[in-house]
Amino acid sequence: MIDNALLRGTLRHLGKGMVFSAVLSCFINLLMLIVPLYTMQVYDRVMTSRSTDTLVMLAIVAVGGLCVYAVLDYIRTKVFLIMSDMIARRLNVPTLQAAVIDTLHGSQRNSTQAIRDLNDLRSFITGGSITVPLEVMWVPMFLVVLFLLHPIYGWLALGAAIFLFLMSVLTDILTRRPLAQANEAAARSFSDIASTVRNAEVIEAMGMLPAVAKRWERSQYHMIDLLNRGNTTSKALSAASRSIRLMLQLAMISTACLLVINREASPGSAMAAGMLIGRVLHPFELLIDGWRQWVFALSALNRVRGLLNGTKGRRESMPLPRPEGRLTIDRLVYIPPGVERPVLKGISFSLEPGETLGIIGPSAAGKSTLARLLVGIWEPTAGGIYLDGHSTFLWERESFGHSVGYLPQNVSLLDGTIRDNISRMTEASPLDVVNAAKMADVHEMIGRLPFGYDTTIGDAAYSLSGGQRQRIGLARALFGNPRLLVLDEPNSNLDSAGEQALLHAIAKAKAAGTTVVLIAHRPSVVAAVDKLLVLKDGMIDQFGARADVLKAIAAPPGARQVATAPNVARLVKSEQAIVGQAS
Ligand SMILES: Nc1ncnc2c1ncn2[C@@H]1O[C@H](COP(=O)(O)OP(=O)(O)OP(=O)(O)O)[C@@H](O)[C@H]1O
Repeated sequence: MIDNALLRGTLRHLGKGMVFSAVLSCFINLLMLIVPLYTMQVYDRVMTSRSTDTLVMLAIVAVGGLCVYAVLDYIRTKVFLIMSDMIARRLNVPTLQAAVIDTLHGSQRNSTQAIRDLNDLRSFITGGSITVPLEVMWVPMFLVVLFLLHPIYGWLALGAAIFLFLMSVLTDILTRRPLAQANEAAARSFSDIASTVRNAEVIEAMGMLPAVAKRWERSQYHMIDLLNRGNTTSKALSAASRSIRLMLQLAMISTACLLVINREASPGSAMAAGMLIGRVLHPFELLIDGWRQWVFALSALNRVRGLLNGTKGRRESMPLPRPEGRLTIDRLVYIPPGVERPVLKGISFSLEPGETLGIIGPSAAGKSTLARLLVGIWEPTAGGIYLDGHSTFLWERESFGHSVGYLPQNVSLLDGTIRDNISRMTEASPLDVVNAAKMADVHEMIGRLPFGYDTTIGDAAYSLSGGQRQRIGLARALFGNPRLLVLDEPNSNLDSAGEQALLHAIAKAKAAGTTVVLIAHRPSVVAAVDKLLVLKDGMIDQFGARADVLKAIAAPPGARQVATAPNVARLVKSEQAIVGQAS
């Protein structure tokens, strides 16, 4: 599990922060007694004794206490800022990594939502609602003071507090479900927008916008409906509780007045009681208002936790030295998660450093799946892929990336400049970037772009053609002279000049000792390879020297025999046995 310990550690620190804030809140609430007690002393003591010295002394003590109050309140705010900062520092990168891995594993979960959830959590911690339970916790202290002033004050305040607490419980029961559902619906709605924007061209070209907008509008209405249902209930109960609180305060003042008339309490204590009941009831009023934020924050935390706990990121942490490029595929089986039928059914072959292999085969034969497994994106279900004897899946990613180049079928360049993309978003030396560009034969093409290597590419920036993107992707794959180069249909968008450049690049990589695996539909580029592998329905149909395989393919089915290939029939038999074991 990815960073499970890190998440646990962060939650532990947040818990400690909450405990520290609770202790601070205790002193802050104690200091809040200053004003009511000061008022009581002024009315009952200073006014009767007419002593200005006592008044000055009381004022000095009260002002001193209020200064301490300000300092403690500031420290508590600072603790919340530190907690919010800790979430960003400790969880942002692991959450992004988990979101990427989760997406690689084809999860249905909306991974990017977790990043937004982290920001929401940070806003919650620095907002006011987080302190509400801490305020509620110290309410008994004010109740004790009220009981000491007069038991009737105490009982009245206790009854009022219980009544408002029950109202907040009722609010929770009535709003938790619709608000949580609204939150989930809002997350889905954001993901719909992201997908719509990503596919803007297709939507516009085929006039899909009204239909897409209608679908989105429906989900939006559903979300607003749920939100309104939760909010209406919570706002109605909140308004009711506010006016009930004011009525209870009036009841307290009237009771105090009666006690003063009957000489059972002093006027000063009556004033203090009026203030203290406000302190007792105020947190409960906030509790109703803050419930929504708590519900949202907890569901955001649960989503982040679900993503971090549910994402497998099993890799080694020790960087490995640069390999020579010896590639061994040993009885490789791959069954995608949640699927029963294997896509690759026991593939075995090996390549020596500097050898070039072309993989051909019909659509859905498993070529791209094999490419992804070769570069360690997915984990083999059984068997393994080894580069210089070490599993490409387990290999620590950064050191693996330094030795491997990969050009996927969908090139996917990142937002940034051409230089950023070729250098794989590192601060690489210009010489290395230019070398990779020259090797891919794109140096001159880049020179003709508006800002050369500084041209920004990405969604809102300079739009490259499909062929240009593919060739920049090739330069990125060639950056750093990789020991293993995996190219998945690198010529799908290339014209004949582009294909020639690709053949030169492969020849240069081979001359530099790079092991090259090239997946192709068009036979033109496999002319550059030493060996050919024909993949059919997830199994090796032919493997051997290029000329032999091409001859075997051309021969009638019954006469097929590749001299240099392993005995295919025996291999397929053993592969099928492995598939049986794996499934
Ligand atoms: N994550 C996955 N979950 C389920 N099925 C998958 C997954 N990945 C691949 N497949 C299935 O595996 C088969 C092989 O897919 P793959 O993309 O490897 O084929 P291919 O040989 O590269 O095809 P093409 O030449 O059309 O690109 C397909 O039937 C595909 O649906």
